[in-house]
Amino acid sequence: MTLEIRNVTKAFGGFQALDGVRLSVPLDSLFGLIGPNGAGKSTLFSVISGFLSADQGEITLGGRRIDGLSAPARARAGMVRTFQVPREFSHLTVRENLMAAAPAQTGEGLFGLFFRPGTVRREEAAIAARVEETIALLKLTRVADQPSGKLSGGQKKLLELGRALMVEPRLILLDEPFAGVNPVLIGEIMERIAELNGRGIGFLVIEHDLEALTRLVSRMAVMDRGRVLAEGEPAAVLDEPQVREAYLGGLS
Ligand SMILES: Nc1ncnc2c1ncn2[C@@H]1O[C@H](COP(=O)(O)OP(=O)(O)OP(=O)(O)O)[C@@H](O)[C@H]1O
Repeated sequence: MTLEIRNVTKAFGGFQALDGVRLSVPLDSLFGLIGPNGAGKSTLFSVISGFLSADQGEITLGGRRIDGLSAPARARAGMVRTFQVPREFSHLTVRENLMAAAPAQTGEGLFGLFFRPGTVRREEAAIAARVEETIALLKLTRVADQPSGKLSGGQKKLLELGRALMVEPRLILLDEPFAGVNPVLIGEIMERIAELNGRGIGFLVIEHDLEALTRLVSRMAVMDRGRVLAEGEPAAVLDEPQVREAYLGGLS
């Protein structure tokens, strides 16, 4: 089972941010996505997850065409993204944020509330159980009742990961999970990701910290100027002359 991206293009005005991207990501893998600033990585995430629509191309998830679906529908299909800057509700607690991230349920419509109260109660109980499981899994118990605005940068990234887990995804797209996080918490986030991957959840990870990323992933793709330059095992990919050239030209 794979996420398949075929010939995807996206322009902003006259600027071609994605220029015929092709990529195949196994749904149970730990897969990195790197490239110089402005290469198109975040734009690709937005197009895959449905926050932006592609101009051309095709995206399938486990064989099912998803590029015509809304972002919530893609999340229900099993794929969800996080953002470089976490988007939690800072006035809500960690626990409340996780609750709020659960997908829309029967009870949210009047029909469900009046005609299927039993189903609504069961769904609420299932969400509450999932919230507690996620808190335990991410080791956020100590801060579960704190307003999330008070969390450290690394804890916010863990909460962002937790919010993604609430939709029971098959594949999570992580946008710079280590940016602004201290080295100890980077290690913890990596452990949590590896653990979740052991439970069958796949990750596609954008990250500029190449040292951490190459320890985490088994494959990676490199983007430059809206295209995928290379793809394969991290050490081999980083050794390719065109990748070195793109980085020398783009990254400090
Ligand atoms: N909404 C937008 N409108 C106009 N241009 C945009 C928009 N979003 C992105 N771009 C441009 O598209 C290009 C790719 O941006 P993108 O954020 O995808 O790159 P990136 O590889 O994620 O970079 P970084 O590593 O710096 O986050 C950049 O030149 C950016 O300025």
